[in-house]
Amino acid sequence: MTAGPLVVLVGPMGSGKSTVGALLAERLGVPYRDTDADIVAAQGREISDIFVDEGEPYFRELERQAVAAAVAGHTGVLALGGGAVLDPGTRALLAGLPVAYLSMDVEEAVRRVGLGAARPLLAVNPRRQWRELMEARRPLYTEVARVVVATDERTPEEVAQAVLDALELKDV
Ligand SMILES: Nc1ncnc2c1ncn2[C@@H]1O[C@H](COP(=O)(O)OP(=O)(O)OP(=O)(O)O)[C@@H](O)[C@H]1O
Ligand SMILES: O=C(O)C1=C[C@@H](O)[C@@H](O)[C@H](O)C1
Ligand SMILES: [Mg+2]
Repeated sequence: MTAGPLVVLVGPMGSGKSTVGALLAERLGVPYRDTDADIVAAQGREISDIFVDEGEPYFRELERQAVAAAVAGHTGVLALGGGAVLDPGTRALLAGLPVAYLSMDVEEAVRRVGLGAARPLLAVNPRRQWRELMEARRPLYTEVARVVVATDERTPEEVAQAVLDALELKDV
């Protein structure tokens, strides 16, 4: 058996990757890792600052490297940044891995992430930007996912359980 993440979570901003990822790690008794957090730690600045200072393509390259390092080096629960699947190399890397796509509809997204300045891609007109982002990304999340778990009207605990069931993983 090859070593690698036990679960990889993908999905849009606010779908609950960090919240559910931490719960899953606890349930499975393994470490949790988040590529957004890896980038912030390595860069010593927030993602919104990287977007403003260097632009999105620069961030995407940092993200590509962070995902490759985490997929190769982490055996626990791994959450990817919401846009990580935009990179074709990243999508190829995820092929065959236990990837769960956490989905949610637009109203739930606006309730959860609202107008938060920490999410630069939704800074202006979040509803419209959300729809546009999802039109481009839904096929990509679906392409890399082994399972799709809807998060609307579910608590984080219920989502974590649904991921375990869908991937046929047993907790400790
Ligand atoms: N199932 C849920 N039901 C209600 N609220 C939730 C649920 N999952 C997460 N949340 C809330 O939604 C917000 C976003 O969740 P979280 O930060 O885990 O998302 P994320 O996918 O990691 O986002 P990002 O891509 O920006 O890192 C948080 O306030 C969290 O408490
Ligand atoms: O969906 C996106 O493109 C992003 C999601 C976040 O996780 C961060 O990686 C960043 O804010 C970009
Ligand atoms: Mg997160």
